[in-house]
Amino acid sequence: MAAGITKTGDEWRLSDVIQGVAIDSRLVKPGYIFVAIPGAISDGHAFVEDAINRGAVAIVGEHPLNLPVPYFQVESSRRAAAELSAAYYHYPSRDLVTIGVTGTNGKTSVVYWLTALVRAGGISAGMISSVVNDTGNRVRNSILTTPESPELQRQLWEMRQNGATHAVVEVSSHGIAQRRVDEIGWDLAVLTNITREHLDFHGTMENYVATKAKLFQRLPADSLGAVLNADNRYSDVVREGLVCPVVTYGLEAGDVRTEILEATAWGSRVRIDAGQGRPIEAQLNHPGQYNVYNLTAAVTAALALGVSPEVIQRVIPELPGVPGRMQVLQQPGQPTVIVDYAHTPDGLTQSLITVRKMVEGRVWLVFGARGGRDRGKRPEMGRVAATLADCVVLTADSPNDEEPDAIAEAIREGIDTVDPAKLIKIELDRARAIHWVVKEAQATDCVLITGRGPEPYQYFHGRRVVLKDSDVALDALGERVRKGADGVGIH
Ligand SMILES: CC(=O)N[C@H]1[C@@H](OP(=O)(O)OP(=O)(O)OC[C@H]2O[C@@H](n3ccc(=O)[nH]c3=O)[C@H](O)[C@@H]2O)O[C@H](CO)[C@@H](O)[C@@H]1O[C@H](C)C(=O)N[C@@H](C)C(=O)N[C@H](CCC(=O)O)C(=O)O
Repeated sequence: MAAGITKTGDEWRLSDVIQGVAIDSRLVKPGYIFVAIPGAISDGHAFVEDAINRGAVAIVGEHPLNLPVPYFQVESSRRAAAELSAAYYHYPSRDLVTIGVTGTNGKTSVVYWLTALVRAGGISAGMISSVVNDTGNRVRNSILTTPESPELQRQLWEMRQNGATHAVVEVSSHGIAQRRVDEIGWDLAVLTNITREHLDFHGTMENYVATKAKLFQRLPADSLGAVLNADNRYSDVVREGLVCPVVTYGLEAGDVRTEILEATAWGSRVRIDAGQGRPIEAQLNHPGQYNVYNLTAAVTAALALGVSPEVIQRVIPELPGVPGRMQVLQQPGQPTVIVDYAHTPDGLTQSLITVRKMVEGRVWLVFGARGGRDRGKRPEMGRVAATLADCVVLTADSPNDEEPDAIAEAIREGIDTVDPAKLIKIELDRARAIHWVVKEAQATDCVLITGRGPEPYQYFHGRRVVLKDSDVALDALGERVRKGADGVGIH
């Protein structure tokens, strides 16, 4: 035993001397273990001294080091961080039924809706999502979609302390690749869909799909199993070699099949047939076919968790909206403004198709693309915009370390291949762009603002600027309705 740590196989034992685990030296407090991770920008090993100065009592890393405190050299620091974090919090996932939800689009909605369904079924569940983390009696805004392993294990521990029996966790491909979720013994995993995304990080679609598939490969034969989207072509790849039970869902195929009985611009009446007894029939008050898929995924998972069809049917009409996902800002006699998170070619396609059905007039699209992310998707998003929107205004998303005009130029290339006339304006100041479009649009038009959803900040070379799309849009609508307006409602 050194510094209160022993390791047997993959299992670490930590004595009470250890006060926490950190992978960022700036978060180290006296009594912590610091795990040095070789990163893409900097190398955590360079911050070992900083960690020791802040009170780290042991260091874990991948390089040979000679240190004044106990040092554990491991093959993978990320794996060790997950193991140590789980050990520090006494392996909380072992006492929880853990449900991982992954996929390119729709993860957050499925996490929100599945949590609502299981809670309605009398199950005490915590939720980790890209918007908020809710551990039962405490809700915090999220920083990452899937937190780093020390934070993730802490949240699971807190859920258990709060009496939760289940945890619904949004799992990003970064979370899987960076081994943040390594020490969770999953009981159920759900795939929404896979389309192009994050190729800057994963390199190829093959790698991206293979990373997502890892979540499902970890499900043992006696787990509740995998819930896969039968209508998404990558589900077959994910399914290969699985030893766990598999349930599929879809609109065209699947063990659980949903039929849209009636679709309006604002929602769909659906019949969900799980092949057992009477089908569930209910009104989903969220627009678009993609939300019917999200619902079917959540319902299939809820059924696997034992929630009754009667409860599911009762709750569907009340399912909550996710902040910044198709958030409609409306005022009589003014253009409809919708804030959405769509940030992939497929997500943008779904949003535009849905919005098109909601309004009689033109669809204005205001968007950009995040810096430091998959560059290849930018012209593709330009093509989608020019194909499905009437008027496009390009602006900055969160450029990070890239130049916003260069990002806009890459999107413009895609627009030009379809119809250059659709590009009405490039205004890189996002607030100004939103104000301008809201002023120009007619009452029957829709202004769709995509890419950032509920995110509160833009980042410019490390500088943080406060900007929430819905706040700016409300301001802009307020300007239009100032004369005699009695407020703009959020739906
Ligand atoms: C692009 C990417 O994957 N970045 C992740 C990566 O960063 P990196 O390789 O650049 O790490 P680095 O900054 O070089 O630092 C290396 C190590 O030194 C540490 N450090 C750094 C500075 C210091 O003073 N002290 C210190 O100890 C860092 O904490 C880190 O452990 O490794 C870090 C440690 O694991 C992650 O925190 C970081 O996520 C950043 C914050 C991030 O923005 N990630 C995004 C892309 C992400 O994960 N997104 C997904 C969802 C995506 C989606 O669905 O759209 C998510 O789950 O949120």
